[in-house]
Amino acid sequence: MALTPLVYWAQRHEDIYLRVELTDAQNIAVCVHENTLQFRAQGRGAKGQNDYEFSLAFLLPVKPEVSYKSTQRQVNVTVRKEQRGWWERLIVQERKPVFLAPDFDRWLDESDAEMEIRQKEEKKNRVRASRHKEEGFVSLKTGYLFVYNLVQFLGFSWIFINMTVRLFIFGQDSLYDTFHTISDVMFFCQILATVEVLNAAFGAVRTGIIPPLIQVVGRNFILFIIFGSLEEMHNRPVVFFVFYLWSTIEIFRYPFYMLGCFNTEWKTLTWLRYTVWIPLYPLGVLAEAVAVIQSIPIFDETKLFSIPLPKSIGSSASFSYILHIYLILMFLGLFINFRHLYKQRKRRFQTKKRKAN
Ligand SMILES: CCCCCCCCCCCCC[C@@H](O)CC(=O)SCCNC(=O)CCNC(=O)[C@H](O)C(C)(C)COP(=O)(O)OP(=O)(O)OC[C@H]1O[C@@H](n2cnc3c(N)ncnc32)[C@H](O)[C@@H]1OP(=O)(O)O
Repeated sequence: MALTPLVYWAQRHEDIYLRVELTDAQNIAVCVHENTLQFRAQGRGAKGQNDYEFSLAFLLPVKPEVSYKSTQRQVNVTVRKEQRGWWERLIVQERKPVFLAPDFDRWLDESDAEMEIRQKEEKKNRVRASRHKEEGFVSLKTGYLFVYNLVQFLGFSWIFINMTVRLFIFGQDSLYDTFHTISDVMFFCQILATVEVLNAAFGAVRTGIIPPLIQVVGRNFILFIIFGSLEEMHNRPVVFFVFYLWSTIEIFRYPFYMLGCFNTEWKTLTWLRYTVWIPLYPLGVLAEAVAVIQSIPIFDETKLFSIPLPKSIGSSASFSYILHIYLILMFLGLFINFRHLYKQRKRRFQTKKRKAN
């Protein structure tokens, strides 16, 4: 004959919770029929291993669907009230059956339950508000990055197209006046590029700060110190090669970032962004090194930026000493960024391959 397990109950405005004291319950059958809950299971209760069962005729209508979860120690049953509200007792019968008792672990009186609902709602509202704020911030960041990348893309495209067209029209002659025709836009783009260091520093993009710092400091050194401050360098063909190599990568890199802002990609563009640098980077550093070497006699002659020294040592040290050190730093910078870009390339293509599998 089936025994009756101990049953503990608690309520909320919308639910009834029952905790049936049965360990390792098996063959559980729970249903609500004509507003009465029928429970049957095998398990270890107060009177040992046995068949256990009980039924409860609820005080007010409940929904026929019941959910339950069996743990090693008990069976938790949840019944939904047909109408939201607080019941003065659980069952129709006024006298409480002996197997039924309040579940003090979950027990709340009506006002506490209301408070719980209010707290839950407040938490939900807080989560919703912070999500809205986050979404607002994300879209602001995306908009800012998109505009930044667009401006750089337009700038470098103008440089690249202008130089290419001039090369076709004027041939070799175009190599000698690159600085005069291009430098203003290049100054603008390269000053703006310092933003990339800030983006990395403030976490606007997922990358380290060192690679963009090397890139921005390296290029601006060449642009402002070597080319900008020495008129003698303005008509040298090396300006053409440096500017052309810089802008070639950027016409792929910036549109790649622009698509990335909308979580989109165009496979060919991704491939170009993570491949074209392989020949361009060493060539770029080589062209920059040629520019530095060509500038050394000019700095020596003009004494521009020479470092004043105490009279006992000599009158001044030529800036070319700094340039010799810079030449070494350049190859160190090349090594760091080449390795960084190689890792980025591997990460990108490996992830893609894994995703495709
Ligand atoms: C400490 C100071 C020392 C100074 C020493 C000076 C030494 C000088 C050495 C000089 C060497 C420089 C030579 C150089 O000037 C020569 C040339 O440029 S030659 C031409 C060829 N050049 C190139 O190919 C390099 C081009 N540049 C770059 O690739 C980047 O500038 C670089 C910083 C090198 C690498 O970029 P990054 O680390 O950002 O890698 P990723 O592009 O893969 O981006 C990583 C993730 O961030 C997202 N991201 C990055 N930027 C943006 C952006 N603007 N908008 C949106 N998203 C961005 C990107 O999408 C990646 O995200 P995810 O991984 O999720 O896709």
